[in-house]
Amino acid sequence: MSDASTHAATQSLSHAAQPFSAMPRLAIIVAGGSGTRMGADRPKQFLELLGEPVLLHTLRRFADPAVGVQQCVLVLPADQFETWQQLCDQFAITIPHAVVAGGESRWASVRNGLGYLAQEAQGIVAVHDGVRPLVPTSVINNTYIAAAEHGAAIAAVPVKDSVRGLAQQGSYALDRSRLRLVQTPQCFELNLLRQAYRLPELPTFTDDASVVEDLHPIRLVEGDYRNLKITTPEDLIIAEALLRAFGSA
Ligand SMILES: Nc1ccn([C@@H]2O[C@H](COP(=O)(O)OP(=O)(O)OP(=O)(O)O)[C@@H](O)[C@H]2O)c(=O)n1
Ligand SMILES: C[C@](O)(CO)[C@H](O)COP(=O)(O)O
Repeated sequence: MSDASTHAATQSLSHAAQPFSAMPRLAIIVAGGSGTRMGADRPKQFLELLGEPVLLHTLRRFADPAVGVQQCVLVLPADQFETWQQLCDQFAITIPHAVVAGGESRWASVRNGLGYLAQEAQGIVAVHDGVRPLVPTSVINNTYIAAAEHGAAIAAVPVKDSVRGLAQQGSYALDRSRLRLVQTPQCFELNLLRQAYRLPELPTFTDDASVVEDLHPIRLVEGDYRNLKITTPEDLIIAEALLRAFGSA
């Protein structure tokens, strides 16, 4: 990180010293993907979990008054607006949110979501995968609070399994105590996230922390093993079991 970019990031974060309660909370829920690994007849965010779309479960978590989000932007594939409108009618979804068209990659979808937020908007913005419907309210709150204090904070959990790296020939053991599995929400001071998303996309960007980290250190917040990302068919079964057992945590 160059001194100039550090300085710019620090300057843009000057108001982050306010108490977290004074920082408006914004959310971008990215659901612009097509769900190729799920292999279903529609994008996985529209599949049902206990009779309701995955995306409705996720939206509800962010609409919880205990979280206090002021503005929620939902990013959808451009060709799925009508599907979502039908689901809103069918499930009588009244949670206020704006709908924005996604892009070719998660990065492009987040950038489009950010572009929707007014230039004069300020506060802490959470980016959350639409396909993480089980995120506990406490994880959302703790990530917002940490970002208000530190500028950038993401949820992550320790690795439970042994892990090996691949070498040209064979493989080698990795020290799992030094690894974390990254989740969402990933929360940032809004101007910092905007600054990061003005830079060109790199193939190494797999989440928002990887986009921001050259500009600003990332604080890790304790995530939750229930906060799984629905990616392949067995995840739906696990998510339903977790929902039955824990409801909205
Ligand atoms: N162009 C994209 C790609 C992904 N996402 C969102 O980013 C989150 C995490 O992505 P992933 O699980 O990879 O979703 P898909 O891209 O839909 O799945 P796959 O990679 O299996 O096609 C999801 O909520 C997904 O909808 C997005 O908004 N825009
Ligand atoms: C953002 C994320 O959910 C953190 O684990 C993940 O990186 C998304 O990855 P994917 O490649 O889009 O599945």
